[in-house]
Amino acid sequence: MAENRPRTLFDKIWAHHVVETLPDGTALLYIDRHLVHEVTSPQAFEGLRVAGRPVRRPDATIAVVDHNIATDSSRRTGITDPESRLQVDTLEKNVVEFGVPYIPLLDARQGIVHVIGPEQGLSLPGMTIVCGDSHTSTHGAMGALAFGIGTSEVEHVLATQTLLQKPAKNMRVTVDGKLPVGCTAKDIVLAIIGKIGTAGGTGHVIEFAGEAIRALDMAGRMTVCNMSIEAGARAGMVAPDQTTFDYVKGRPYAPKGEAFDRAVAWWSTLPSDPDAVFDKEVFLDAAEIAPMVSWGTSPEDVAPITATVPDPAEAPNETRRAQLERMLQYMGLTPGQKLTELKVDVVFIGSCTNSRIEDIRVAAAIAKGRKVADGVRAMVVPGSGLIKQQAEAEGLDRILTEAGFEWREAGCSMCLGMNPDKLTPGQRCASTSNRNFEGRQGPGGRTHLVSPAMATAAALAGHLADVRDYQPQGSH
Ligand SMILES: CC(C)[C@H](C(=O)O)[C@@H](O)C(=O)O
Ligand code: SF4
Repeated sequence: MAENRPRTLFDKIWAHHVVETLPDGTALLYIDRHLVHEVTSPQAFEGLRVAGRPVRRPDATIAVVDHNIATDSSRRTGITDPESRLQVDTLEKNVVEFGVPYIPLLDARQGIVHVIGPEQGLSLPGMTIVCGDSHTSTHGAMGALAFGIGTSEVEHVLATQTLLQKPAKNMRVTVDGKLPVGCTAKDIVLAIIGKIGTAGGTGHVIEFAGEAIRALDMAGRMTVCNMSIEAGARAGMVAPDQTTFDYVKGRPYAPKGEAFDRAVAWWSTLPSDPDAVFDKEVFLDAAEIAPMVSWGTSPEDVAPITATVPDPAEAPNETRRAQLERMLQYMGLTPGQKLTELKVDVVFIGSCTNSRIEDIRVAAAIAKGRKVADGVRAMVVPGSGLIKQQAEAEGLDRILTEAGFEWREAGCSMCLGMNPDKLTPGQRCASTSNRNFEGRQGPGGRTHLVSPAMATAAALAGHLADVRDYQPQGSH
């Protein structure tokens, strides 16, 4: 019987949210949580206004500003760029008009939408979570089905709390074994994308499984799920377990008391059945992963830090050769050059991939008692105001500023060129963000995707560096 076939985590959450399935398999899904930011919501609210419709479930919706805001003290005096200012002002008007809960810019809880969802307990296991933003996949780390939607879908969810979706295929990426010293969740996900490519997950929802994924804390799982979108997947997820439940417990919007126990009982039924069948399976041995760095302009163009810049002459075909030549030219690289020889101008530790307290602790542990190299601009941008407070309570800001890092306010910052934090043409940046397309961090900017540990090592060395040469000092 079809009903009794073994099911995946994705199958279970999907089935739980189907309102109606159409003959072609497309389903109307109930959406539990809708996160809203200033970039993709203006036309959606405008659509409601024109149609005279209210927001169906303001209580399931929450809005925050993150992309267009400054991350220095100028955020207190207003946004100067007219386009950025318009987006933020428009959101602030819309949340009032439509009664949507809003976390204002100067509220301590403000931050990157994908950081504050889990932090506030708004993103919970078993939920369907959407946001007009591709990195909504981050929330899949909670054991939720979380994916990005377009502006017209934002309007649909605001109006109906439902969404039309074609079913995705199931893919499992199993990472067994133990991660070597110096490697983190970021290296796992860069290694995965290096292996399967940016189209490797197309049409699939990826469940990340295996010993090395289980061993990750929630921050690490969020880093991995965050970048599943860079592998082409519709979403990424990790089955909820005790690590998840411990993380959720006590968060502001999480269920409390008996309701929490009941929720855990249900969440515990969600992991994929042992004999569930996946449409696609990929296996990695964590022990073979090394600290990774991207050298090209696509997240699949990664290599261990010990590698050299590839030679287009050795490309398997003409198309790839031309592509490599273009990348090397844009990135200012010479074939055969050691990656550790590449001098960096800027180091950016932040973004919804790597701006949580765990990331900042790693950076501070490595930076402690050391100095940022001359001529390098290094910045740490916490993912939320609460993370910033926590880091300050732990004295991490002092360690970092004494080492020469800038200590900033929460926001998307230099992850994308939509606010004052931008690279200038030709600048080379070791960045903990998730995208390295041409111009992503500012026109002409050159991005190397790395972990927070590797970014810190690059800041201290003044060039891309192997974090295994920069282990924390003075630790026992
Ligand atoms: C601005 C927003 C729509 C965009 C996204 O969807 O991901 C941004 O967050 C990004 O990371 O490129
Ligand atoms: S931090 Fe970067 S990837 Fe994340 S939502 Fe902001 S712009 Fe997008």
